Amino acid sequence: MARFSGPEGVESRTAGVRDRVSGSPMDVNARFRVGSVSKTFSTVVLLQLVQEGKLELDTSVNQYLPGLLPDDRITVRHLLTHRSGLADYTNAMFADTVPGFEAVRNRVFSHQELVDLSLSEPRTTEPGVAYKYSNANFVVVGMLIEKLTGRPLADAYERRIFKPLKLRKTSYVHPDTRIKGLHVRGYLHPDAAGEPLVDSTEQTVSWAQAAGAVISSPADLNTFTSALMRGRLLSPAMMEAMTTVTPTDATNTRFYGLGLRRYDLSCGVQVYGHTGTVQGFYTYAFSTRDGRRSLSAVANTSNHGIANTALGGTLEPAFCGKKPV
Ligand SMILES: CC1(C)S[C@@H]2[C@H](NC(=O)CCCC[C@H](NC(=O)C[NH3+])C(=O)[O-])C(=O)N2[C@H]1C(=O)[O-]
Repeated sequence: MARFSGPEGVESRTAGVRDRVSGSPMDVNARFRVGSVSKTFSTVVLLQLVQEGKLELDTSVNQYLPGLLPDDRITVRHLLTHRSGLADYTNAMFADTVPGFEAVRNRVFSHQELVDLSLSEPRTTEPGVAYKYSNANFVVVGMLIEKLTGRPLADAYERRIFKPLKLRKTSYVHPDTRIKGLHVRGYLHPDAAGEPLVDSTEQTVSWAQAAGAVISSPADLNTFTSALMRGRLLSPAMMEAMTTVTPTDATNTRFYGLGLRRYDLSCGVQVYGHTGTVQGFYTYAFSTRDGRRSLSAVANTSNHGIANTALGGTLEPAFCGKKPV
């Protein structure tokens, strides 16, 4: 399903079902797991703490979490730009998609356990040298938020983003496995063709936490990315920092800033937001730089290239007015 909000109003599209057993149709008012779109929520909270003088972007993480990381050169900015070199433990964790998921779906990890999983693998780059995406970076961001606020991550999200923006369908309930209220069930594709889909809706998402455990809705994601781009959550200086990007691949159309992706579309429009992949759900949540146009799109499946490609194909029609392929 997809929801587009712009000066001309709101348009939404749905297809298929939100529950394969009941056959209930996809519903644009339903909630779902947003995966790494959570990283942008976490970044907003951390940058608010930077604004409040509680930490500095170019200071060593170990200054705030003494002894956590084996390299004092790793800074807060390195975490937010995926340039820390911390390995992404999910590559090994989910190498075998369904067994990997089943092994962790009800597990509750401590932050330290996840950091230790990352540190058990070689670093992927010298700090600051190259972009190497890693969930571990945002596990540490979650640790920083809890250390500097003295409160659970959920409180920071609620007080600093969900409540001020009235995101009534957005929540962070880790380690509760349920998606409360009207929601979409998610279906994980196994690696082997012909194997049955796995209903992956209920899980703790403890393997991700600040890197991927937020639950939201299409309208709330439109509101969030639009409000962010309109400067309702961060100062102009902090927005400048967040939207200062570097390329993430050779296409020169995909970029990453601070916990934020920028995609440059064929019509010259640049959109900012994040993508998300969590078992059973693919999500795109993007806005134009002025926040006037926003798209949120979700498929209730994952580990399925066709669905992911289809989601990626929503940006051009939404923001460039091109007919879907
Ligand atoms: C960079 C990404 C794509 S991966 C990263 C994070 N999601 C994960 O790390 C989960 C990976 C396993 C998901 C699982 N896949 C497998 O198990 C494959 N063996 C599936 O498809 O459900 C997220 O979300 N990010 C996406 C992002 O930022 O868009």
